Amino acid sequence: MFRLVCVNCGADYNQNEIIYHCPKCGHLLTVEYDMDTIDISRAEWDKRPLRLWRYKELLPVAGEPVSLQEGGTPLYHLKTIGKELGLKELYAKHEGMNPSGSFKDRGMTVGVSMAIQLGMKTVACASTGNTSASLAVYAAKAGIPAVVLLPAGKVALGKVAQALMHGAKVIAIRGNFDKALEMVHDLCINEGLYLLNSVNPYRLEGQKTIGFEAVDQLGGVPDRFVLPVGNAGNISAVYKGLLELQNLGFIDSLPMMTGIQAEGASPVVDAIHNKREVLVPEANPETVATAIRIGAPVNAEKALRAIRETNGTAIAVTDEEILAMQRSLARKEGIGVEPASAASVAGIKKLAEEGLIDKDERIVCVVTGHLLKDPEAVIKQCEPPTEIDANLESLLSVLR
Ligand SMILES: Cc1ncc(COP(=O)(O)O)c(C=O)c1O
Ligand SMILES: N[C@@H](CCOP(=O)(O)O)C(=O)O
Repeated sequence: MFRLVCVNCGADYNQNEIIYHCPKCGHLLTVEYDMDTIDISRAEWDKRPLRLWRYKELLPVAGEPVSLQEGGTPLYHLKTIGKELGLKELYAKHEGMNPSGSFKDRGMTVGVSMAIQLGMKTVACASTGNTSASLAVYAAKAGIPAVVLLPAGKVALGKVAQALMHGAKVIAIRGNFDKALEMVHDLCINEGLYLLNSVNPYRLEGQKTIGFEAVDQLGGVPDRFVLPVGNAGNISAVYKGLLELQNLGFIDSLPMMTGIQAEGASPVVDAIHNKREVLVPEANPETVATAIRIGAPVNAEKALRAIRETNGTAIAVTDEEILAMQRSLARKEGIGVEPASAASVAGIKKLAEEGLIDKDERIVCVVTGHLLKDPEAVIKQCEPPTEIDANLESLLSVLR
């Protein structure tokens, strides 16, 4: 049993209401379960395959979900990078290994399943790329139309390709992501489409399972959980999930939630460092990590709470630091991620080098999307292939 509850005034609403904000005060909603009715043990979960739907008792979907086997992503020990930084227990949870190549699939398997359960006919989102790719995939699986709004010219090629190929109606607006989100929100409210950005409380329910899996894979709670922050839904979701595990008595501590933003789009970092209650939006966000090129994160209230309540922190990294870490992950660990994803590990590098974290901490960095999402960012950083005549002599001459 669960209800929708306002994170600000605590007003509660029936689970079947199609609302994204509290009608009384306008703040975001969250899904609150009656923990006394949750009938599950850790031993029972452990018997099931490591996949998102292993945790179905803490998810809102009643029937058969719209699923492509999301979750169960690898948790890699970053031995080489960890050694360089003096961190023995540095891990990366590779969310790029989900069906569409990003963590958004966790949100969409739940969000699109809820759309069907609630009788919605069309789903929609604004996106810096991954949300649209994932929505297109899950809408295709469900057999319903999807409408996606993108900031024109600012979305990585692989993501646009996915949204187009999976059959979404793709619209590029002359404006940034924040404007696109405002527009799609109005569209959904006025025309009855189902909004599947992270203002949708059900979508975030799926994303909280990143934390569940990491705890299960490590056999305990990490000291620190590090995530790249854009619209700030993911860090909020992971924190919410871990709180639920604590309420159930499955874990007895919480990790320090740590958010990493790009310097050109870092309003959450600004709010943490300047102890602001309300975030000051960045009017013209800019970064090579287009996935987190967001100036007005809609989940800021939830994210600030997650960071503050766990004694976590937030830090900004430069585009150069992001790209350097993307290369390090690829070349020293064999892990291919898109630029925004490398931000989490680049942030930990900075915190370690500046002496701001304890080197004995057990740290999980979420790397959020696959390398192939943004081929242009890769090609720009690498030497082109060496072209030679098709004979052994030419081959040997370039290898010598
Ligand atoms: C690859 C990638 N990493 C990180 C993020 C940031 O996640 P959130 O918006 O939940 O903060 C996004 C999307 O926003 C993304 O697509
Ligand atoms: N990076 C996101 C931005 C939208 O965030 P959302 O979590 O609100 O959908 C994307 O991939 O579009």
